[in-house]
Amino acid sequence: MNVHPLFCRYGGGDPKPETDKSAAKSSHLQRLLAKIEENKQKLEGLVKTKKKKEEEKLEKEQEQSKSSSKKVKKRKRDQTEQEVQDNNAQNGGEEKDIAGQFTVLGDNFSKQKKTKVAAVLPYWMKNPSIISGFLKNLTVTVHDLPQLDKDIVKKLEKNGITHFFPVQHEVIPWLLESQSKPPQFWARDVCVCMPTGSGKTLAFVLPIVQALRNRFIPHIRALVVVPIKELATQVHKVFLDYIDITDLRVVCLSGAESFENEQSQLVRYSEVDKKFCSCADIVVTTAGRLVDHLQATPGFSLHHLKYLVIDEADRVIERMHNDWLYHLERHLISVDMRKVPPLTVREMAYRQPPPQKLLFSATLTSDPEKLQTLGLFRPTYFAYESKNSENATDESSGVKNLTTPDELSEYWVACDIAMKPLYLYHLIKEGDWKTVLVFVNSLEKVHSLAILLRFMFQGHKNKSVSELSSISKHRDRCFNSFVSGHSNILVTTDALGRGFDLAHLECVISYDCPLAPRVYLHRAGRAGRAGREGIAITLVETVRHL
Ligand SMILES: Nc1ncnc2c1ncn2[C@@H]1O[C@H](COP(=O)(O)OP(=O)(O)OP(=O)(O)O)[C@@H](O)[C@H]1O
Repeated sequence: MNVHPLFCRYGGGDPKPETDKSAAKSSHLQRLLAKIEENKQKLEGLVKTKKKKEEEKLEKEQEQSKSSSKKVKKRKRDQTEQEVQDNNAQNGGEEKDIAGQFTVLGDNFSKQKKTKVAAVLPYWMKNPSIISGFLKNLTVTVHDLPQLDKDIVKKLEKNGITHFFPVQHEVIPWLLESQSKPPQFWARDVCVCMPTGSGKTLAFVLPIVQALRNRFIPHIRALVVVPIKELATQVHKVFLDYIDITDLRVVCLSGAESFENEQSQLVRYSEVDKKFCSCADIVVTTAGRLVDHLQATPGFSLHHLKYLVIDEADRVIERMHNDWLYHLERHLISVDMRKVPPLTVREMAYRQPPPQKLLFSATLTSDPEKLQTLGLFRPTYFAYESKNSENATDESSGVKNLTTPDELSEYWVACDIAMKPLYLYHLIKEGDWKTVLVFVNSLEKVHSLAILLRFMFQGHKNKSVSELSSISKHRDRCFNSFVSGHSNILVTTDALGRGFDLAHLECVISYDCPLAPRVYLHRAGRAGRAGREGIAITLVETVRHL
């Protein structure tokens, strides 16, 4: 076989004189090589002229306007990128270009770096009214708020409250004042973000009770929406405590009672007037139960609603149970109360104002998109002063400055997954706390861990274990036994991680690591409340720890 032409083609050695047989083939190859060289030169020429043209264009643009300098830079960058691409093509993909000379559309675009769009916070959120989150050395006594009725002050003292917490002495007067203006000055909505256990509940209960106490005809004028049944019962109790000095009526819709029972507490049919009359002034409800009543309770009307309180607002917004807000708005719109009507003087003077929305949470989202779903009217934002500048931020929810109360001592323990139950047993046994709340991440684990703990603490005095199961009957019984102090260890999921307030709770243990910083904050915040000391311990599996 004559390998010489091939040898020549791949650049090895001096060409030898061609033999007769291979003469035709070798001349054909040479023609091909010459053509390749010609194409290459053509391509280089094209690139050069293109570059030249672009440079000229750039110079012209620079002369024409200085303000377009950004554009020019971008083009230069594109140009250099193009050059790199061209070089690459010439070096590595020479054959490809020569053969095809294709331009891949959008290729350049996909290689460009995508610039990150910075979130733009609305003005009201960027400029909050800052409140101290410190619950020690309180200075404002319950007598220091002249706007507050004497009866309410007396009631506070009777309940052992002598001083207001910071959130209370800032938000209560503000709310009372906002409702005292003439009807054309619609009350602005309020967002309050304060740490766990800082007394947010009283900050909305007291102004509502005071504002409604002189009403003549009962109508539902305040609606409080909370995420879970236990929290609804808790807030209901606080209202009950403060309305006994008035003739207001508060109803709790949470599923704790039968649907028919709840209906009978809400409305009654008047044979004299031949219409339904409201029996309640204030309704505390879970989102799901609210939708049920909106759809199935005849005469249930929120047309006189003045206050819409959303406690644990970020959770309620996140889990729009049964689209409760949609159903509520549809109900309100039916009496000509649009979310945000055009703001003309006439409009504001003659139209019934929309309910004032009050949002409360320890981790209120600062994601404008999420808040937009609520259609807030000229909101005011109360946030707490955070001492630690390096506080965690929950990117997923847009919650910033996550801090736990100062009175809370926080620990974490690294342990092997197989040893976790023993660690838990040891901690509870040695800690000897009166009450312990144990958090896990799933309902199945609640049950299995409760069984295990019961087995471990068999024969131990003052160590009785209960669990917050999914079965309603058991759930109520176990929860009540823990609240009343009959059992002192409660295993639960994050269902009880928010809002739950138990004065004698000393320790919170996260048996499973919380899945997000704000989840941790709410769990840990069940202890160390209202200026009391508390402990939060997290068991971290060694694998995660590493
Ligand atoms: N001024 C006060 N003085 C003493 N105790 C108070 C005062 N205000 C509220 N408390 C008590 O503080 C505890 C926590 O209050 P509350 O449940 O309102 O906190 P929170 O801010 O809503 O917490 P979370 O964010 O966890 O729901 C309650 O037991 C309440 O009775």
